[in-house]
Amino acid sequence: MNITVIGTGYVGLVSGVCYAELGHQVYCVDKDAEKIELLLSGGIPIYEPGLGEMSCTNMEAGRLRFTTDLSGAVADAELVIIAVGTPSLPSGEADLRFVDAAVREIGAAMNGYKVVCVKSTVPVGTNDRVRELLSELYEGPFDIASLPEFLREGTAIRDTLAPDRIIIGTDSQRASKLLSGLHEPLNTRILITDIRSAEMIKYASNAFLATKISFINEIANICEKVKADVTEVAKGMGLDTRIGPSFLGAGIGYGGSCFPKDTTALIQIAGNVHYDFKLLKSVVEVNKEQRYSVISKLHQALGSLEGRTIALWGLAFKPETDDVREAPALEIVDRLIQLGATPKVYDPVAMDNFRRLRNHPGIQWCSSALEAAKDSDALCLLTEWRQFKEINLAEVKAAMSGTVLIDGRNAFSEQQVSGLGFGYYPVGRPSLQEPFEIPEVV
Ligand SMILES: NC(=O)c1ccc[n+]([C@@H]2O[C@H](COP(=O)([O-])OP(=O)(O)OC[C@H]3O[C@@H](n4cnc5c(N)ncnc54)[C@H](O)[C@@H]3O)[C@@H](O)[C@H]2O)c1
Ligand SMILES: O=c1ccn([C@@H]2O[C@H](COP(=O)(O)OP(=O)(O)O[C@H]3O[C@H](CO)[C@@H](O)[C@H](O)[C@H]3O)[C@@H](O)[C@H]2O)c(=O)[nH]1
Repeated sequence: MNITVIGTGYVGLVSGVCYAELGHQVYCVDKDAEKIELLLSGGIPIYEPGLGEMSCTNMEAGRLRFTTDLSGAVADAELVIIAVGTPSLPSGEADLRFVDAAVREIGAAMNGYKVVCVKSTVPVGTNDRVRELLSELYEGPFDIASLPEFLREGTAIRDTLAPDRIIIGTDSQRASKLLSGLHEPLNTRILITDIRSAEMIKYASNAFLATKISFINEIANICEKVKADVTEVAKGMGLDTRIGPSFLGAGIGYGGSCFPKDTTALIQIAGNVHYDFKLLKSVVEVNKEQRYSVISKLHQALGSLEGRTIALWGLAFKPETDDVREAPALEIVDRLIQLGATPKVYDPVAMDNFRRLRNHPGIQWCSSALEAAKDSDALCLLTEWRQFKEINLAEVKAAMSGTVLIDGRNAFSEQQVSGLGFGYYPVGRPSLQEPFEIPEVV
């Protein structure tokens, strides 16, 4: 099948590469000429394990092409997939500017029957708007479909080629047949539903996962007070098949380009029909506060943070990605600077992206985890990269001037840290207070 994907971000690029991997002829289009140039030269604009190799193999096989020429790419296609960004407006609502612009360009390039589907996460009713816009620009036949995406950054290829399910929202048998056929080789459950339900499934899924995270974070906060261990609690809860073990990892809360944006968008979608989504509002509020638990623990351990040097391990919103959008590290760094501390930061892949958002002279940029830890009063783990989990903590402790280890992701076991002289503060688990003195600020 000839497929054109509009937008080569995390979703468009991964989808395009994976459809090519399945044997289709794919055009990936982006208006960002630099991105396209990089892709054509065999480079990859994002860090996503396995994506670079798969992209090159498919380009060499002649199945995958990159272009800025949307109209040429659309003219050739049977299926056009919109995967442009839908960022938040200040109100929290999804900004559909990029979707509208892409649809206008597609409309102008239509030259025969095509299925146009929206993979971007869009509010309920957006596909109707796409249909309207397209009909204004093109009089011939076409069908539209909602094809929400559920991939996670860091495991995007696996999630795309082995998804839990494919959701297809359409009112056209022809589109339904084409899209089911496209996804059949993935050997997964395919739910064909109406367009509005498909649009809602995406928001409801993200909102539910975010709810699980905020729920377990509140349980963790209570565990700290009643001296229970949230990892044991989550394990015990997860054994109930009705609950399941996933997304019960307590920590410093969710970040990324999806949960924060999609939860606030759903609150707005509800608000627009005069429904007050109280539960989701609390989920968002709990998440906002949770990242500052790192700061409270630093205060608890060190008192004032003025003049302190605080090492931060991990800037990406999760491991295996360079994405720092809505990463908890952003607000933690801001607060530390506000409080007069010096953050010493290190991330294996997200340093450049973080620097683009926070190029503050008060930040010390380090080239290794050990360099960040060196001479710091406290060390905070914010992203559970494997290299942090496997590091020699005795060596880390020896390099630090202080003894405080805040584990914002429960990445270490008590066994790993005990006996090293750390004051160890995990999330929702008993902290380990080995005898230590609070160092003087120099
Ligand atoms: N990032 C994820 O993990 C993820 C997962 C599932 C769903 N989504 C949803 O998918 C959508 C895309 O997300 P993303 O993270 O890939 O976005 P992104 O910002 O990484 O990429 C969007 C790309 O679209 C390009 N673009 C915008 N307008 C264009 C146009 N008119 N023509 C050609 N290219 C254009 C931009 O230049 C950019 O490269 C969003 O709605 C998001 O909510 C994202
Ligand atoms: O038990 C958990 C699981 C995740 N997180 C945090 O939640 C955020 C999101 O993690 P994850 O869902 O793994 O990554 P995303 O790439 O943001 O993927 C989510 O958002 C995408 C965009 O909509 C969806 O496609 C995916 O299905 C959905 O999982 C990260 O900050 C994680 O640290 C936790 O704190 N505890």
